[in-house]
Amino acid sequence: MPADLLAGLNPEQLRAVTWPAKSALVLAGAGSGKTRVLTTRIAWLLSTGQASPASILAVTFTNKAAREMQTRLSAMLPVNTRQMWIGTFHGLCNRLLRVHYRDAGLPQTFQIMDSGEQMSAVKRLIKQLELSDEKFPPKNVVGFINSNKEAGYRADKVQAIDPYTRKLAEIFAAYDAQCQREGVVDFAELLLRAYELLSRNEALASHYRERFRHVLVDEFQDTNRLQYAWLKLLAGRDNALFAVGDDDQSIYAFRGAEVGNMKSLLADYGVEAPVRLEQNYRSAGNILAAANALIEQNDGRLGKNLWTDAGEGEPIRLYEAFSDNEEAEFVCDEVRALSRDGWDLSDLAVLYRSNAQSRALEHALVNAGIAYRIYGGLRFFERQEIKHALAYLRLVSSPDDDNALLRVINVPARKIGARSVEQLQAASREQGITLWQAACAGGAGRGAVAGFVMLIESLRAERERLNLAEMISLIIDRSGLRAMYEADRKDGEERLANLDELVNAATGFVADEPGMEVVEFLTAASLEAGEHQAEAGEDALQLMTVHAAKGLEFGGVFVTGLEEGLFPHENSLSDRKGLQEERRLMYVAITRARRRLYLSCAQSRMLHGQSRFPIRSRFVDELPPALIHTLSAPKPAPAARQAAWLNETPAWAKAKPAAAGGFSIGQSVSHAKFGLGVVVNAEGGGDEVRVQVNFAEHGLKWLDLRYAKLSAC
Ligand SMILES: Nc1ncnc2c1ncn2[C@@H]1O[C@H](COP(=O)(O)OP(=O)(O)OP(=O)(O)O)[C@@H](O)[C@H]1O
Ligand SMILES: [Mg+2]
Repeated sequence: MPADLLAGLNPEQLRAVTWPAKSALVLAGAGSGKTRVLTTRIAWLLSTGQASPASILAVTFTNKAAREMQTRLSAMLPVNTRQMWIGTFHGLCNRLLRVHYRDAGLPQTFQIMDSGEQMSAVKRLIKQLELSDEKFPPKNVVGFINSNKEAGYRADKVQAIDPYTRKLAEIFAAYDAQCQREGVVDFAELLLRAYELLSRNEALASHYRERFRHVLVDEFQDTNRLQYAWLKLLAGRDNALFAVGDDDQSIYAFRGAEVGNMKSLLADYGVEAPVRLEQNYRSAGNILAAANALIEQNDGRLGKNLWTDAGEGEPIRLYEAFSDNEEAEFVCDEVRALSRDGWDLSDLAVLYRSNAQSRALEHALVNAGIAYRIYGGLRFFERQEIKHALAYLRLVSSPDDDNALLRVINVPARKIGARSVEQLQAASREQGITLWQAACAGGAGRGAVAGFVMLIESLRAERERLNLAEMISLIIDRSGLRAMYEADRKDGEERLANLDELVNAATGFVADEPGMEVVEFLTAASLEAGEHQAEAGEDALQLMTVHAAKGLEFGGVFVTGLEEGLFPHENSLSDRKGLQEERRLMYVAITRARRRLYLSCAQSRMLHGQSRFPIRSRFVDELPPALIHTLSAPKPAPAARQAAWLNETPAWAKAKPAAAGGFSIGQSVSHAKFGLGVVVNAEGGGDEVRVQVNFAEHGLKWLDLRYAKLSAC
């Protein structure tokens, strides 16, 4: 065994790594080395000869984490990582279904739909069923289907007591039939199919149980019911299920994740007590103290105690900006200063609660000339031009894929109008055939459609002769995509560059199974597209949502937009459980930082086309003030405007001198934190009233009366 494999582990980590070949739960806070323990345990099992590579199945949170684990393992030991099954739940289920596609009732070339494609499939279905999309909003239908699948229910098992739910269950059944006909599976289906495959087929299940003696799971707190059931099928009674997780970082309850799985694991596998790791190796003392103080406000925790011997480090920096743009400029200024001090941009991350927040940040970064990468926005495989090219590739592989056909039947424009498509859809509905079959059956009558059929057939005819990269290249040329983008002066150039990049990606692609290049490439693309986590790349500032930052660490972290209604998110404000999940999200955000942590908020923000005047997030106020250094007071409004506001009665108030939420312009008020002031302006109505108060000590502030504790005096 390589001597240094276990060197440097603390006694608890050592205990977890060298745990006997039975089930265990490692329950520990952020940065305590859970992921490291999991990887080291695999290395230890292999190097001591207790396990062969083929007997290891490890579930990671992202494909990237899986690749990292494989790289680390190969660095630790000379081992063939291909024999191990390391991947995400989706990736592993896909692998299983590819091998046993027949038993799973799928075509060999089944394709995976990402969430955008699933949404269009549902929209199409609702239209086809002639239902109103107001009564059955596609988003809700998708939610209904996915949450049922994630709980392990098919349409016939849905508990439908009321007529509306019964109708939803009917749509669900029709959706599944449509997917089956077209040979496509959505993300939730991957899991459910793989689960059903093993639960129905005892011989197969026992084959895998014989094989995977060690099942290891990272981020176990975010597994849902179905995932845990799948793990249980694989691990059976006798194998070792080794799970690591942190209940305080459970941030996917909204998607059905169940922290309760941790307790179930203890009971189901007779694990006496979890192994606890208490030393944090990631963050400086102040950062850890802030994280601990914050998460203590949640109840129902499994409880843990994290400490570090790293020393206090720097104070946490807090900046309250006047506006979102000014917040973004602040981030740019700091990043520039840090970069001058020798920090790598890639060691800095800017986190936010919602994707929409990146707009102001991006704008400022572009102006400042700071290189950045953004995640959670459109990733490579989600870009329009890539989707178009891949849709053609799908049709080459399986022409019955209706989604793919609809995407490109008239892209580039080839005079196939909505009417022709509707005719195809009607034929498909009436005869129970796919659109492709309908298009082929149409014969010479439909010139443009026949042309499209010939195009796809001509591409299919080249399958044997061309390799994957050549095929994609041919598609781009022959389909007319290249010509279309060459004519596009606006962003054609960038799109063509992306298409070339797609050919490059295909050139380096090696399939597991000969002859399956196209299918495996498409699968890899779908799985990557469904994931929203950062990739290592050039030296660039990392921008991402807090969800996407899970499991990662950076030297310096900016947590932005710390405002009530944004973080915590407005959907969670009135819901205790939701608020606690938001707090865990904040805990995840804080604990990504090693050395430096910035918190920021803005007094006004444009979001979804509306100006908002939020107040500071309660999460900032839940941190011990002694740990925080406030960088500067918010910039007051320009003097002239301020004077005008104070001296003139605003038009709004003149026209409508009535009270706003119980307050009137000119009234003296007091606020718990800001002290005494005078109401100078108001806007909104109903429950959403905001007033602007000129505070004696803190200057002008907009307060939302739903949250601000303001009293008359
Ligand atoms: N014994 C140790 N000695 C030195 N560094 C360690 C030790 N254990 C872990 N680390 C380092 O601490 C950091 C955090 O480890 P790791 O990412 O495994 O924690 P984690 O518990 O998985 O965190 P998270 O909950 O955020 O996923 C990593 O940089 C890791 O290399
Ligand atoms: Mg981890």
